[in-house]
Formats: sequence, C-alpha cells, structure tokens
Amino acid sequence: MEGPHLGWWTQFRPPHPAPPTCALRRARPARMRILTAGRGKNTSPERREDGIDSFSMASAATRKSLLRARVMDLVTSTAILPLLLGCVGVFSLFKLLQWLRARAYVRNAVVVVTGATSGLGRECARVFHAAGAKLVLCGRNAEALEELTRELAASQATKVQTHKPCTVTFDLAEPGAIVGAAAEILQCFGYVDVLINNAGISYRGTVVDTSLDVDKRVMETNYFGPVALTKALLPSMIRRRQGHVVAISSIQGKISVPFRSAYAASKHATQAFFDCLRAEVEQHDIEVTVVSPGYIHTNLSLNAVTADGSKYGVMDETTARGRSPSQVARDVLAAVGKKKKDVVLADAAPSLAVYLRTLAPRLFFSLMASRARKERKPKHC
Ligand SMILES: NC(=O)C1=CN([C@@H]2O[C@H](COP(=O)(O)OP(=O)(O)OC[C@H]3O[C@@H](n4cnc5c(N)ncnc54)[C@H](OP(=O)(O)O)[C@@H]3O)[C@@H](O)[C@H]2O)C=CC1
Ligand SMILES: CCCCCCCCCCCCCCCC(=O)OCC(=O)COP(=O)(O)O
Repeated sequence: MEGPHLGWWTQFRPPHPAPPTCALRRARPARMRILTAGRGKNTSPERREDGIDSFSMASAATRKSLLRARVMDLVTSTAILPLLLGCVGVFSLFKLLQWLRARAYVRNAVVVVTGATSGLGRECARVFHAAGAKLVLCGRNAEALEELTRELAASQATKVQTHKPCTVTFDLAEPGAIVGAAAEILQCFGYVDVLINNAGISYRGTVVDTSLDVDKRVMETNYFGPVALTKALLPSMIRRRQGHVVAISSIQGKISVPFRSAYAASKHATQAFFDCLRAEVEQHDIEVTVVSPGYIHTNLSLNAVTADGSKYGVMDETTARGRSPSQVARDVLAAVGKKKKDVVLADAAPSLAVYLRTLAPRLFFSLMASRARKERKPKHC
C-alpha cells in the first residue's frame, strides 16, 4: 500500500514503469525502499517467495524495459570507467602538449626584463634563464645586474641549453635615456622576442598632500618609461612579424584603493595602453599580455615613495604576506608561453573586488571609503 503522501504523483506514473537499474537501486536509501515495498510486485525483477522469477512472468512491455535496464547496467559498469580514464588521458595529453609548446616558445627566445635587479624582475630572470631564454637584463644598478649575470651563468640546474645574459643599464624615469637603451638592447642579440615591462615603483600618500612631482615620477617610471621602451622596440618586432610585449601591471590597475592614487593611476593607464596596443598589433602577429598580480613578497613597499618624494622604507605586512616572487615569476612564464592576454594573479578577495567594482560600484566605493577611514587613523596620513 502506498502512503498517503505518495499518492498524488502515482496517477501520472506510466503503467509499466522501468525498474531502477541495479546501481540506482543500490543507491536508494532505506527509507525509500520501505516506502516502495509492496508496490509494483508484478514488475519487480526479484525472485518471489514461491520461487518464480518475475522476469519470466512479466508482460512483453515490462520485459523490454527490464532488458533495457539490464543493458544500461552493463554499459554503466563496463563503459564508464574506460570513458573516464580516456577523458583524463586526453586532458593530460592536452596539458602536456600545451606545456611543451609553452616551453618551446621561450627556449632560445630573446627576452628583455626591466627591473631585473630586485623582486619579481630578478625571479623572472631566473625562471626564463632556466627555460633557455636569451636574456637582456635591464636596471639602474649596473653592479647588481652583473652580479645576477654571474649567478645565472653559474647556475646549472636545468636540462635545456642556457645562454649568458646581456645587461643594459638605464633609468626608465629619464625620457631621454630610452631610445639609446632600446638601441643597446637590440644590439645584444640583434632582435627582441619578448619584452617584459616589469620595473616599477609604488607610492603611499594622500592626494591632498602629494606633490605633483611625485605623481609625475610614479607615472614616468610605471607608465611613460615602459610606453617609450615599447614604442622604441615595436618597429623591429613589426618588421619581423614576431614579438610579445608583457606589462606587469597590478590588481591596482583594475581597482583603486585609498592612499595609492599615483600608483593605481599609473597601473590603470598601463592596463589601458597595453589593451589598446594588443588590438592594434594583432595584425602584425604580435602578442600582448597584461599581468595583474596581488601582493608579492618583494621590496616594493620598502622602495615606495611618499607624498614628499622621500622613501617609505617600511616592509608592509600585506607585502610580507604576499605571494613568493618565484611562484609569480613561474606564473608569468606560463602566461607568456600560453600567450595569455590578461592574467590576474591575486587571491579571492582582490579578484572578487574587480567584479564588485563593475557590478556593484556603490558598494565597492563605500568599502574603499571605510578602508580609508580605518587606514587614516594610525599612520602616514
Ligand atoms: N610587490 C607587489 O606586491 C606587487 C608588485 N607589482 C609590480 O611588480 C613590478 C616589480 O616590482 P617588485 O619586484 O615587487 O618591486 P621591487 O621594488 O622589488 O623591484 C622593482 C624593480 O624596478 C626597478 N626600478 C624602479 N624604478 C626604476 C626606474 N626608474 N628605472 C629602472 N628601473 C626601476 C628597480 O630597480 P632598482 O633596484 O634600481 O631600484 C627594481 O629592479 C612592479 O611593476 C610592481 O608594480 C604588482 C603587484 C604587486
Ligand atoms: C563579493 C565579495 C567581494 C569582496 C571584496 C571586498 C573588497 C576587498 C578589497 C580588496 C582590496 C585589495 C587591494 C589589493 C591591493 C594589491 O594587491 O595591490 C598589489 C600591489 O600592486 C601592491 O602595491 P602596494 O604598494 O599597495 O603594496
């Protein structure tokens, strides 16, 4: 007998419902087995007490559905496992091919890294060198560049053939230095395959207190310098119909947080410029990748400038708790190898904040205002 609570749907039940497959029947919870006991006695394929197999008693239609159920059982028990293993195999093969292609892309490629003397730039130099790239290391400090070159030349923990890097010393914030530096870069190996615009400087201060010179300095280093260098190297890439420009931006190129006006503005400008460039140079087969990391454990906060242009000189907790620069450098290598166009390398909250800024701007702005109120109290403002 059916319980009253089961009654309403039974009138829609087909006259000869297909019995559940073995797998399903096994999975059916005990409560349901009790509720359905006594129902559909004629259609149950189980052996009754009098020993008569209900299969042999069933009508033609029921037999057909029983047969279908048994075939399904067979298919699921025999085909699903090989099918699953096949999918895993194809996926692994695809990933392996992708990895091999990415590795081949950077092997023997001429890769320019700006800001190679510290943090993410130095780690990029290490991972691209180990991947077989011909490096042009750029920075302001010639001695630090030479030291890194010696370190890389001495390192042998790689199976691919490595190359001795070339170094070029210049200041990205000096507009007059860029054209000469680009010529020097081109002289190193004769051409450039990948330009990684990594060098940058951060900032701490209020808009009200910050001198315009500081805004300009941050923009020169983070925006106009990389833009000038890219423009200087682009014609040779276009001539060869080959090249890849990478901009190390920041999650602050997508969202703006208080007391970072100059830095966030420079990174937003970077995102915009390189997005435009990507669209324009696609016809010349040139790739553009914008990378937007969250906090990385580097010297960025130590080297940041403040409202009056002096050095901030503090290792912020957020920076100290940031991702390891070597991991981020490996992610940059992977992004370049896969010719990714836009990559965010940040934790969940900043990544979600990017969507919040677009989908619920009022909420995002009030969160930022409350962040400003909290941060204003203890320090630097
Ligand atoms: N650390 C972080 O939390 C994050 C960093 N980023 C970005 O990563 C990039 C690398 O920064 P990171 O490694 O963290 O910081 P670091 O301060 O450790 O390194 C910055 C590098 O940029 C170089 N640089 C600074 N100013 C100039 C200049 N005027 N001309 C030439 N080179 C210059 C520095 O050279 P020098 O040694 O001579 O000072 C140094 O090599 C930056 O673009 C930064 O905005 C993005 C998101 C998060
Ligand atoms: C739907 C839920 C969404 C939750 C979102 C809550 C809002 C969270 C705000 C997060 C702000 C994150 C700021 C991240 C800043 C950052 O990672 O910057 C990277 C840098 O470039 C570091 O530079 P800095 O000089 O500022 O150290």
